[in-house]
Amino acid sequence: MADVINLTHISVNFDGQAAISDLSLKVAPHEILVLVGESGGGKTTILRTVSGLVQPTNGHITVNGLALNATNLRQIRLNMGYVLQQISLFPNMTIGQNLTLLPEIKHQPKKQTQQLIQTLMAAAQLPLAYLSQYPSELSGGEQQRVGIIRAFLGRPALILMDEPFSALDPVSREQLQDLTLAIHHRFHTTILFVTHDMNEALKMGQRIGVVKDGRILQLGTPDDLVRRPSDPYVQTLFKGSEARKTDNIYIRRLLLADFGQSQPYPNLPIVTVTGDTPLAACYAHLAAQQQLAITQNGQILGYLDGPSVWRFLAAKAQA
Ligand SMILES: Nc1ncnc2c1ncn2[C@@H]1O[C@H](COP(=O)(O)OP(=O)(O)OP(=O)(O)O)[C@@H](O)[C@H]1O
Repeated sequence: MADVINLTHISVNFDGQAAISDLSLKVAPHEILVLVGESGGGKTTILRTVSGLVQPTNGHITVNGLALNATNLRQIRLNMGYVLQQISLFPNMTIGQNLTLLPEIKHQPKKQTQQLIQTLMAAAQLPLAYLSQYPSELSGGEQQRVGIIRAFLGRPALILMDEPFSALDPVSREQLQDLTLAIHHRFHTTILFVTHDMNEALKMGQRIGVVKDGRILQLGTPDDLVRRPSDPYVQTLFKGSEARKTDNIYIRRLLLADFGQSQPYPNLPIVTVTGDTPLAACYAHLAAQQQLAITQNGQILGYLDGPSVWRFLAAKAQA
């Protein structure tokens, strides 16, 4: 299948200063690719270039196989969802009107849209009574949930998310991350996600690109970045060398440190391993999007998925 985003040798200058320098990046169908890095590195500019808001000085962009240019821009944008840090619901429309706007423009069948709204509102733990209320009547976290539902509801090929949860408290943030992953699991919509938070990157990204000074220093799986950093900056961000020392610890220690959970993760294939299996022996399963059921004397002690292990490695390295 063709790449959803293909940036080829993109450069962007602002007032003669390079914000993006000769950057190439491909985002494959169905994947969640996270761009992570410090402020000012160029993450938002990459996103704005993909959405056509910023014109590259050099280079070529295709989105869903179409060259990004003035002729194709409307068609490309109709097939793109956005979730930004600042909540962007229309204040003078009800939640229901906000949600149905794009599906109506795209002539999606009404009945199907209503069914999807009900399913997604339930997944987001939002009462259906909210559909007739206005955004100002909901909390910030609730409005952002609606923003996520709205982005998926138009069934776009691509969703751009720019620091979508940065303004929220840690609990809401975690809930919205889980909601996004759950809806992604259902629709497999390609997502390009920007954050400056390493833990968020490790949780959300199937691949992660580390952005600094307008370049991608390393692009790889969470496992690659934590355990095989190719650059000192990446190593500092993810403290990979420290993490390597933890490879031999027994997997059940992660459960004792509360990184797993007592119930299986929904929709991930389960591989059973004993509690005294070294962490290093589990990476291949986790990288293949399997979850581990940890057993001792034939009893299941708990479950671990890839993101919980990457979080453990990052936390251990920073301790
Ligand atoms: N419209 C603009 N005009 C001039 N300079 C800009 C503009 N947009 C971005 N820049 C500059 O480009 C560089 C990259 O900015 P960008 O916002 O893409 O970084 P970022 O990694 O997303 O940072 P943050 O996490 O703070 O949003 C910065 O030096 C910024 O000042």
